[in-house]
Amino acid sequence: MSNFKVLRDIFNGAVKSVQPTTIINKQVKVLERHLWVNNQAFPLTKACYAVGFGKAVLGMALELERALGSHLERALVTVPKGIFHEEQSSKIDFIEGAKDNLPDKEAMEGALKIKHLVEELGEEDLLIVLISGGGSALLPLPRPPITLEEKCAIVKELSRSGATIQELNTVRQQLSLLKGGGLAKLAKPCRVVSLILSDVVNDPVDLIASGPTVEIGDKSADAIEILSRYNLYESAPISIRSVLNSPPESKSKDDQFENVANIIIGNNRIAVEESRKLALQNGLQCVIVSNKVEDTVENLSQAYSNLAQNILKGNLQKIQQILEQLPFKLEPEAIENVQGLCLNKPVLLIFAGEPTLKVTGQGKGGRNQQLALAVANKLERSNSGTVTFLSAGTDGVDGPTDAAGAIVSSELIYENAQNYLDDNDCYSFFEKFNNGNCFVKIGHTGTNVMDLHYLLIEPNVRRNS
Ligand SMILES: Nc1ncnc2c1ncn2[C@@H]1O[C@H](COP(=O)(O)OP(=O)(O)OP(=O)(O)O)[C@@H](O)[C@H]1O
Ligand SMILES: O=C(O)[C@H](O)CO
Repeated sequence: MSNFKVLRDIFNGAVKSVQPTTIINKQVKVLERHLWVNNQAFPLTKACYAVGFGKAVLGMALELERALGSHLERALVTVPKGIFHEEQSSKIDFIEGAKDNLPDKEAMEGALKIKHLVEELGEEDLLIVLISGGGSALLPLPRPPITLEEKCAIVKELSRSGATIQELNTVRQQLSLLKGGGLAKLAKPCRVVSLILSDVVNDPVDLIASGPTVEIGDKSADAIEILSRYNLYESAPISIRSVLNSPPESKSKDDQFENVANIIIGNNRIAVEESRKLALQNGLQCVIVSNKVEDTVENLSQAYSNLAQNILKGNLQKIQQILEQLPFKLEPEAIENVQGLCLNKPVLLIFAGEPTLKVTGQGKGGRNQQLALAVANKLERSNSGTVTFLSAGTDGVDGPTDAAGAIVSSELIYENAQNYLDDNDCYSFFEKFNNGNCFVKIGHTGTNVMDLHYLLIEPNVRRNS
């Protein structure tokens, strides 16, 4: 299907635009014994060290090494299992861990090594912390007496219960020694500069990778409330409950963060702008509707399919209503821009962000495959035109699968889709469907700026405009 190719090409181009090497190269410079980031200068007086964790830090670290040259003394970064290829560096130690984005022994060993490295640093040293999405799973160091298994199990349960990243990371911060500012505290007295590639809506530095260099204070009451909301507090291991109820010893507010700078160096805005540029080059009309999508997969699939069907019908009033009811912030003038489109010609609507999904079934899948199949299942075949929809994660990994997401069309018939949706088994569905051609599979991309959703609407009956 030619539409599939167009959307896949746009997605691949968008992912390329957020490669960490490009972002670091643009944002980080070394001039006259200073490290420059976004017009802020940090003196390189003595030795410079780097640590990092997340799906994008492999490329970030290699590019940082190129920029720093002999200023870099040593770096230690933890990267997802499966991402590592042939990269060579005499100064950077890469540790692979967190298979399927879950904390494991390897990631914890990496976290311990990072802890030891930063504890050794002195006042004159500069520590650069490379942070990207997926960093939470790659920097696990549970507060004693919590074990890694206990922490991993509760985070997995919370994620499958449909918790938002805000909820998930508020809990993680309280259960971990390095999250929620813990890493920066241990690095004191050295100066700390965190370079952060955002994978959370609105770029909250305290939540991305659970904010290891951001002061967050004591949020144990919030964590208890969140676990209770998902019925996970009462059944939580005693170790977790005792940590959440213990007095916040080192959690007091002080001047420990005065030498810490947290800087966002990129986010999904870059990817949506690139998507738009590529769509225009492909002759499509295009509107970026929102890069702050946060809703359930079910609600979103309903909104997207309604939107597409009403665009095909040219029903402007209904289109406005659907857009106004979306529970997240839209781009300025998104509604006017959609209504200003020529609805007799193909239109691409771009959305980006991170939906949530409560996983109740036993199957295999991810939220992007679930969203794509749910949209397909709701689309009616129509004489007025075709709808094509792509949903995929820019990290190349959707849940515990080897697909980034999926692409669907109103021209195909999705028999039995509801059963697979109910069992959260969309990977199995797409494996059998259309010879597997509806998967978006690109492997680990080495970056991560949340998910992209492309809704392409092509009328085939020309209406009078
Ligand atoms: N069988 C399944 N079907 C659909 N979604 C699933 C299934 N199993 C897990 N998920 C979803 O996968 C998501 C977790 O996947 P993953 O850890 O890759 O998320 P992520 O947000 O990309 O991670 P990060 O933000 O740390 O980069 C959760 O939203 C969870 O609900
Ligand atoms: O690692 C994490 O916590 C998530 O990807 C959000 O940054």
